[in-house]
Amino acid sequence: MPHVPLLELDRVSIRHEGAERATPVDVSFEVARGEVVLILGPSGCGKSTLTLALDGLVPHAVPAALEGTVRIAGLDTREHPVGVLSEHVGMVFQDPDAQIVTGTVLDEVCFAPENQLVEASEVLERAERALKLVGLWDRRAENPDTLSGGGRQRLAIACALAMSAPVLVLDEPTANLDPAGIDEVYAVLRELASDRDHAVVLVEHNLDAAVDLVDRVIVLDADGRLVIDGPARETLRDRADELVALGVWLPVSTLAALRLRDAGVVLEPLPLSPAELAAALDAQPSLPAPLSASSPVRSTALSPRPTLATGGQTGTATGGHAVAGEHAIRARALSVRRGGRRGPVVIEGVDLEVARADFLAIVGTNGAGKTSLLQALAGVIPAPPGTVDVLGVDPARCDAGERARRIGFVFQNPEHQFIAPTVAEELAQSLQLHGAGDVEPRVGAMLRRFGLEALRDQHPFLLSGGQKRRLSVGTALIAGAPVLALDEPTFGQDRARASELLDMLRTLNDDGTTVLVVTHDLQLVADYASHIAVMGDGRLLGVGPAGEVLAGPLIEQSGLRHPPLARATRGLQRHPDWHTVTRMSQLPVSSKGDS
Ligand SMILES: Nc1ncnc2c1ncn2[C@@H]1O[C@H](COP(=O)(O)OP(=O)(O)OP(=O)(O)O)[C@@H](O)[C@H]1O
Ligand SMILES: Nc1ncnc2c1ncn2[C@@H]1O[C@H](COP(=O)(O)OP(=O)(O)OP(=O)(O)O)[C@@H](O)[C@H]1O
Repeated sequence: MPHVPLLELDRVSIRHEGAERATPVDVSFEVARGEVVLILGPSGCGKSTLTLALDGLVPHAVPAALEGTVRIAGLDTREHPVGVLSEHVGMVFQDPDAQIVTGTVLDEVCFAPENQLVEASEVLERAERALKLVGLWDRRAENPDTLSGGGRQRLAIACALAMSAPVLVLDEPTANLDPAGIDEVYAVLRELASDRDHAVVLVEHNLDAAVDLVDRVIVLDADGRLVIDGPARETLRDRADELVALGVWLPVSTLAALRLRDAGVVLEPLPLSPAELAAALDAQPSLPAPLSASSPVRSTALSPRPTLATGGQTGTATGGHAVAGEHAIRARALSVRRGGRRGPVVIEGVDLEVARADFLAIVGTNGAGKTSLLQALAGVIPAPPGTVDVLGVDPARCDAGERARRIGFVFQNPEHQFIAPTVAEELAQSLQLHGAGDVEPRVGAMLRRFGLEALRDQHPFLLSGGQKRRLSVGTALIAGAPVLALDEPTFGQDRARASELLDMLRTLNDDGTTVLVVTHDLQLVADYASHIAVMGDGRLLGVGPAGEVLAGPLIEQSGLRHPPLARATRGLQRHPDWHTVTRMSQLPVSSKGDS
């Protein structure tokens, strides 16, 4: 039999209806059985769009013009319906909510194979296997809406696995997962890849997780053209500078090594993992002193701090600009139910004080209650009266306008907050809600800042994942509220955009804005936060200055893992400069990579 690739793209360009230009443009590649392919490229270059062509949603379901040819298992996607094509390709979308259609976790996983008329007993067998693999079997009777963000992501992966297709396409599958969840997903992918019978195509910003698994990387530039198609490890090493210039992520150990190289310390070969970085650093007798001086990291988080309070009190811990005792947010014995009065208690007995100008990261495993805590502190979900105080008012007792003047909020899923028909109006409405003047120039400045000028008249729902996220952060920032609460602000961002966004938050924070972020990215926490609150099972397990929490046992006790660079440099902790290395995932934003 002639060799038939599982996927075959020949000069593929895709233009969304209403979009000015095609992204991707003129892309050709093949994927064979046994391959694990990673697609990289800056935000908006067409990665998600490309994945939609890999199971026939483009051109059949998504209004977009397809040029060129896509063949799945030899079938031209133009000539075969999605139902037939989906027997060959399982998909996990960037937004897991986009694919949830039924009322229970189990029904959801059975839905697609049932539609493919798979025998009932086999459907159940596949569903059980898939749900056990992602750790959701015990929750099979629950409504998918009651799962946390990470829970819904696991469910989407289980659904794709239950289809038993030879190709699995995953768009940012681990963006909302805790370390255990990421390990589980990659263990499943590794198993699939090891039988050499499946192929996996991944869009993933978390290269630290992916680097051991992928064989090959395909890189698109900002225009959506294929610029690199090569073996994974060699490409990440040999073309690291090119990738940095494009603004895409590299493993944080690689980024740290590039920073060290700028300071005159050359590590050969370029490390791709914490273990490789550790080995390379071990061989270095000393690190250059100027590194600490030139590091953009604020020293506050590393300077001696009040001891970590594990009873849920911040004690006297304050941010760089805070006056002792002056709080931006205070919660006292905060308990919250979700899903109505009979719903489960998801936050219990939280006492927390966030000082003005703190940069607080709320971390914890999936379902720990991070989002619920952030939303209760911001008044997005009701907290019992008298338990929360934001700059002197109880968010439960004030109207939306008054709340918005105090606290800007960014949801985990940006679509939840869009209300206007265009990107520019979305920003303008946010300003008007605050009764602010100078609307047009401020909207223009924010659009430029977030690289959204060309999309000012686009409908917010039609943006790429990263663009949506930037718009949602923009609507929260534009009004200049003194407190910002952001749920996974860098989710789905390329490296250049993520650094830019975090640097902007840091500038605001330096100017006195109190910043609260929920995130799974502990490297980000190590690089930016002044304080960390660790949640577990609806309770506050501890809170304190970032340096102390990261150095202490709480991170691992709560089921998280230390950031990659901290792990890589643990053996170096005796070295006076070790901490500068642990905070080196931030590279300056390259002007070339600015898309
Ligand atoms: N509307 C709801 N009804 C019932 N339970 C809910 C509801 N929303 C969330 N929960 C439950 O509350 C718990 C905490 O959820 P939350 O979203 O706050 O966690 P999280 O730490 O932000 O998780 P993740 O990292 O996965 O986003 C979870 O067990 C979740 O299943
Ligand atoms: N439904 C749509 N209608 C019109 N334009 C769209 C639509 N979806 C995406 N686009 C545009 O197409 C381009 C490619 O989007 P896509 O989501 O494929 O990018 P991406 O590389 O996955 O980005 P990200 O990393 O930000 O998720 C973007 O400029 C986006 O604005």
